[in-house]
Amino acid sequence: MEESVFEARNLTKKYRGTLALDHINFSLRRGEVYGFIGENGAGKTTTIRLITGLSFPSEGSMSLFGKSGEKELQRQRARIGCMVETPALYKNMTAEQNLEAQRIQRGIPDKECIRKTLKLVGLSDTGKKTVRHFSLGMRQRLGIAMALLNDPEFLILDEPINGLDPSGIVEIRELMKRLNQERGITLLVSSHILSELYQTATRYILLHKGRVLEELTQNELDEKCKRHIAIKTNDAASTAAALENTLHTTNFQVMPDNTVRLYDHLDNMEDVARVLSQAGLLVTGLSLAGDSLEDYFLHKIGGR
Ligand SMILES: Nc1ncnc2c1ncn2[C@@H]1O[C@H](COP(=O)(O)OP(=O)(O)OP(=O)(O)O)[C@@H](O)[C@H]1O
Repeated sequence: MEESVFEARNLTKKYRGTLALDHINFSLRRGEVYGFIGENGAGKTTTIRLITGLSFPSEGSMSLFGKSGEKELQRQRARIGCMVETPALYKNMTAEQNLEAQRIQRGIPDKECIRKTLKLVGLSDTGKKTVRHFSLGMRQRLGIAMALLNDPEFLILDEPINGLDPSGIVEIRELMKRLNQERGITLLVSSHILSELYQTATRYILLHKGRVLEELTQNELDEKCKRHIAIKTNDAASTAAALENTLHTTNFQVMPDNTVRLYDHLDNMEDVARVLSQAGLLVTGLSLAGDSLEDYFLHKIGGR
């Protein structure tokens, strides 16, 4: 049976005059890496604050590992790790000293967790180097290490790639993959930008103005972004027949709105137009379509 690590049911957060989250519903399945996408102010941080208990919902409810009710939620939060955008680190301390301070503060008993976590995030050999001399990527990895100290099953990273250079981005991506694939940790990773997460996420939740706009898997996203000729005619079934019988292709899809997406003959739009008109169809639209990931996101939120 699939277990959900988190579920939001009509989760709503109102600040004075602002509806930050508007009755959102979604659930996170164990073992997945979720890209939590939304532009500034979409409600990502608000959701994360509710999950981690830093703030409380105005309406609606949530469950963690199948358990709900504030007392039980608080207990389950021990199974979560969370890093917000810029981790609070002591710059004049080493990685190990920072983790030790965090361990004591959180009352985690086994000192051994520090060595293990440093290894996991690839900071074992930083020795006496203080955080002041760390690259931004190393600092982010140390921030993630802090969130990993309690050996969480569910890790939330709020904008972990913000401000990193390309090599820093790769470091964090690799780490996220390792945590998911080797440790089986479920991840919720927030970002403004879909393409940033594309290489790591297995599922996406698109948030816009406090609402869940869309939930989709990596495969569904790929499918939606695939380049194609979008054909609109007066008769989708006859269009499909003409493509099959005359152009000898079955590489197309009839969409729910009766548009036909043709995935080949992309360089031969004229042929396609001719075949359709010879079949007596009234062609009202014929265009090359397909989005980059960013285009897709902007398109979804109506930004173009
Ligand atoms: N403490 C607060 N008081 C009042 N309004 C708030 C507060 N926190 C957030 N908001 C508002 O709630 C909405 C959602 O904000 P939130 O920070 O959750 O968005 P976000 O998706 O995390 O954006 P960003 O990417 O900028 O962090 C915004 O309109 C924001 O101004």
